[in-house]
Amino acid sequence: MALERVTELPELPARKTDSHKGSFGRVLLIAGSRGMSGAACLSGMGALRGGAGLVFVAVPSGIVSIVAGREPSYLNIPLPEDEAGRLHASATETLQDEVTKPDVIAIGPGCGQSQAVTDIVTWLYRDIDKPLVVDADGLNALSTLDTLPPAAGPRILTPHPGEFARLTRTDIKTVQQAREEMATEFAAAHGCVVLLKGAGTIITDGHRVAVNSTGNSGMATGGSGDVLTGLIAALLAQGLPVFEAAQLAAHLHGLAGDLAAAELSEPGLIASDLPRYLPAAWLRVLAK
Ligand SMILES: NC(=O)C1=CN([C@@H]2O[C@H](COP(=O)(O)OP(=O)(O)OC[C@H]3O[C@@H](n4cnc5c(N)ncnc54)[C@H](O)[C@@H]3O)[C@@H](O)[C@H]2O)[C@@H](O)CC1
Ligand SMILES: Nc1ncnc2c1ncn2[C@@H]1O[C@H](COP(=O)(O)OP(=O)(O)O)[C@@H](O)[C@H]1O
Ligand SMILES: [Mg+2]
Repeated sequence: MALERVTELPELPARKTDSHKGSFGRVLLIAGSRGMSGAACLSGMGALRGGAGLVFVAVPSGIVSIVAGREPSYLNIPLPEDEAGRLHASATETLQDEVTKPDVIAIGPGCGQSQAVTDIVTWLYRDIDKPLVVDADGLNALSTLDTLPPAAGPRILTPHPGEFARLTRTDIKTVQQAREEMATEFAAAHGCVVLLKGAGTIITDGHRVAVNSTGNSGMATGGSGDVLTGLIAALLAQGLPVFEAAQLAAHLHGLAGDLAAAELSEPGLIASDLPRYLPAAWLRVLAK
């Protein structure tokens, strides 16, 4: 079947004047570990500035005060942690209840790698029917499996070329030489949306493909992708389907980066600037 090239940006459903926070969805982010609390904070900011009604940030208990102290708008969920400050296997028990509440779940930024993280990611992917965004260590977890489990619901995978090379058991050079073909093939084979990062981010569901035109090398700075994870989740929570949410999020994220770089320079841009410039990016997108 021929691949459809998508160039039009999707629109967010209109915000009704009598809407309330329940109208814009609940996002559950499972992120962070000792030493990587920032990843959870940045994803949370992406989700808040993306317009989600409620953002729950679930992190290992040892870093919950750091995350909560960073941004009062988060709802915080402390999870049991192992000796290294990553999720403990028993976190599944808390999560069994927590995953019933949100509209959308995202997992991975800063989680670190362990058998417990792999088991939790695999369980969410295979058994939970809500839309799920898998990034960073969530992708590393999936890469350790013999094969991707069948998806219980809509899935968006957001690898950078290094993560995609791990998922497809190849190297970064091979990925970069065939970005579109490899992303499309993977998405079609596994029934998911792939957002392959880097200059000219590719978004595909295996039938449609979009190439993002916003963004700059100032965004090649730790934590930029964590913001995108939360932003995608927020757009899903507001009702966009998976391909459209990934496409619009990539556009807004890159536009925030371009607006930030215009004032701060590319070298001077840091990841936490992206949520600060997201409102300006929204204004541009909504004005069209
Ligand atoms: N503040 C924080 O707490 C942060 C935590 N982070 C976490 O750190 C962990 C490790 O993630 P990393 O992504 O740093 O490490 P990885 O080892 O997964 O990937 C980094 C490598 O991937 C390759 N790569 C990435 N983008 C590329 C591109 N566009 N073109 C070619 N090659 C590319 C490069 O070789 C790069 O050195 C994750 O859990 C992540 O979420 C990072 O997100 C950075 C910020
Ligand atoms: N040269 C570039 N041009 C456009 N976008 C870029 C460039 N470098 C990085 N980005 C964007 O920045 C983000 C980096 O994500 P990622 O590698 O996951 O970072 P981190 O894990 O540190 O948060 C991606 O959205 C990527 O597309
Ligand atoms: Mg990343």
